[in-house]
Amino acid sequence: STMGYIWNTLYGWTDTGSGGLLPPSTDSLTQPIGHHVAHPDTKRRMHELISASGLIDSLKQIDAAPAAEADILRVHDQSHYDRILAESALPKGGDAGDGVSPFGHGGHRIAMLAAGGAIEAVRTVVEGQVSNAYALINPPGHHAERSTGRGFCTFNNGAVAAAYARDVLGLKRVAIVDWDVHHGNGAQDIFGGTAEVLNISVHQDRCFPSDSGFREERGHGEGFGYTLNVPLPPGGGSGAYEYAFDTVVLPAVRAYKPDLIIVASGFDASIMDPLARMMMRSEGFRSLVRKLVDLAAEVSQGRLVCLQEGGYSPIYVPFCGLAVIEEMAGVSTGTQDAYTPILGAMGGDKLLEHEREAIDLASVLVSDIH
Ligand SMILES: O=C(CCC1CCCC1)NO
Ligand SMILES: [Zn+2]
Repeated sequence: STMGYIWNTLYGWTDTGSGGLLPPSTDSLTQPIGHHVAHPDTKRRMHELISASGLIDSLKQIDAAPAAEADILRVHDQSHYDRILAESALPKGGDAGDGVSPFGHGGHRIAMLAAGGAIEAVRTVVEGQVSNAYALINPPGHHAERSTGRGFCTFNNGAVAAAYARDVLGLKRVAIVDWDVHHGNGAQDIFGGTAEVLNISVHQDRCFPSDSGFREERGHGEGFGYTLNVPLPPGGGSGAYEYAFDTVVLPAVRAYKPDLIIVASGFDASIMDPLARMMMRSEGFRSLVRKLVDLAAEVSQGRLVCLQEGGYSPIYVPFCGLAVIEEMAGVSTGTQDAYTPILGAMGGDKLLEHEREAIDLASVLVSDIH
């Protein structure tokens, strides 16, 4: 049946301030600039390509509804929720929690709509209204921990959706596959003690947060073995990612047999991204989601939900997103990634020995998943 798609105009209205990454300062001589790396235009442009390519006509558009406070409190402390609500009421807004994640006045409303979009995507897939879904939500969520936001993330949209699937939709097991280039520390913090969520993160080693995402971090108590980190050396492209998926991610999810697969779908592993040093292109992301579509058909009745996370190249994120959504919908619009001839010449597609070695060290972790 038809694939679900979520976008909302307000996702394009987040206020990331006048800094580029850090706020402007005459002390540190960090100049103001038109667009912060996390400016919402990048994700709005992705939505525009989904529309202009005609792909949107093959999708069932799902309306995002704001999450309820109770939905957030399944995975976040009351104190975190209350602080975001309070700072959102300030004239200039506030910060998600780490001092480099600004949001504007009313940012709480957009963050609730992002979490609510994740919930709606999961609900419509689990209820069988759509075959699978892509929620182009903003602000992102995968760095947000139980008691704080981090890395541009206010509430952990993926964790909110996974907890909703378990507690409200009655699912027993949810797998989160995080291919955002940065470590999915949020789900690790929130679900590290339970086996009811398998949390897998494939990320550039020590990129962000620089002190987490190591193979040794495996969860605790009943959750031991159900956090799986696959750190990759910088410079990896489709060769490294496809090998990581074939030898670690797919076997782990196959062993876990989840009722639902949620993807933390960031495109900042792309060769054009300013916030990491990997070399993925749109075809590489297409190949990864192809693997997950086939895996979902095998283990989770096709239930697969992608939630937008990072991705900071306004030029290239749209083409990565188009490739992923085309593949999930089983639709080809005939749109070629115009950048492939140029970017494809730069390398990254070949699996290198040091990448293979790093990934082989993680594949042994799969044996503890039952
Ligand atoms: O895309 C992101 C944000 C990473 C940045 C947060 C501050 C510096 C790096 N996380 O997935
Ligand atoms: Zn990221």
